[in-house]
Amino acid sequence: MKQHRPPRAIALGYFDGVHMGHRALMERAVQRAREIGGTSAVFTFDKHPSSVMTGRQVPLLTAGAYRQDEIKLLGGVDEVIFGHFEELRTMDWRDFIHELLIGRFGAQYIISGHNNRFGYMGKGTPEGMAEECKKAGIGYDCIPDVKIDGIVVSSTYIRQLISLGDMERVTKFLGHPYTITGVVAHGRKVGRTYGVPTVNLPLPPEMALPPYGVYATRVRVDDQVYLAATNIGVKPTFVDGGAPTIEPHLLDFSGDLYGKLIHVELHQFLRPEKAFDSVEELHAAIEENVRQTRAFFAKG
Ligand SMILES: Cc1cc2nc3c(=O)[nH]c(=O)nc-3n(C[C@H](O)[C@H](O)[C@H](O)COP(=O)(O)O)c2cc1C
Ligand SMILES: Nc1ncnc2c1ncn2[C@@H]1O[C@H](COP(=O)(O)OP(=O)(O)O)[C@@H](O)[C@H]1O
Repeated sequence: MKQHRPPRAIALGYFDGVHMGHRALMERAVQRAREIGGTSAVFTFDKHPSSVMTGRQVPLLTAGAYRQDEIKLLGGVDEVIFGHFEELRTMDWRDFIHELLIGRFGAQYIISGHNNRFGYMGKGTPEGMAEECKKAGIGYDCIPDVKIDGIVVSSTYIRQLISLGDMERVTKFLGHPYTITGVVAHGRKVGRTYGVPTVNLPLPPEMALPPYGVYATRVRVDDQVYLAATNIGVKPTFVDGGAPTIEPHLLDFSGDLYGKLIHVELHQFLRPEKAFDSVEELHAAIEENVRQTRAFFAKG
């Protein structure tokens, strides 16, 4: 067999959201890579498997454009390998292991969850994987479900929590706050006229959408972190319809952020979005939301 240098410890999965269960797999890949003197990697797909299989887009917890960065940052792995799901879904599961993972990517260790399925029609099981890896003389770890409060951590459960606006519980299950990333666009330049400039971000349409409303958030931009009171919605006080946006008002900040890549961490739902009768009432509500945001982060 051709020896790859360095060998890889490869964790398998889509890793949407990079939650606590995903992290258990990746931590194991990092540990195994260290043991074999190799590199740690994730093998994932370019498209969400159930979105392709069902023809319905699953709302995602990580925007497509930032998946590689998030997986590396949160999972701590050296590499992210993307396979084309449309091509691989027809591959026999044994070929997937021997030809692709071992032959092409030099897997010396494979790590998967206990309910993962592999290859054409999902015919490969962890039991089959264990047998094939043994035959090939490489290691295989099957990781049991991670549970929090007796509940199995899953992207599906976290999506439900997001749709309820239960961001504190989302943070607990993800292991990090739900984060929407994007490039600052120009808005209508109205915010600044009443002293509340906001950073306008279009909501990535593929992502899970929390309820319209105001959130206590933290915004990361360059190497700085700011507290922010953030509105998600369609601004019914001003606008009739239109695509939803996410708009943080950064506390204790003034400057120009147009064109910057920013990360908005949603920590707590404060109130639903509302059509106010006047700008004065909206302004008073925003001031209250700023106080609530400071109070949330002050309690740590
Ligand atoms: C903390 C916060 C809460 C807000 N709440 C609402 C709201 O409930 N209803 C609404 O119509 N607009 C709300 N807005 C205002 C709009 O989202 C937006 O900031 C304003 O229309 C200025 O738009 P511009 O950035 O396009 O100039 C809120 C803004 C902030 C910063
Ligand atoms: N504290 C702040 N929070 C958010 N944006 C700020 C802040 N201070 C200055 N800005 C800048 O002002 C812009 C927002 O002003 P605003 O009048 O709301 O215009 P727009 O409608 O284009 O968002 C932001 O994109 C950013 O460049």
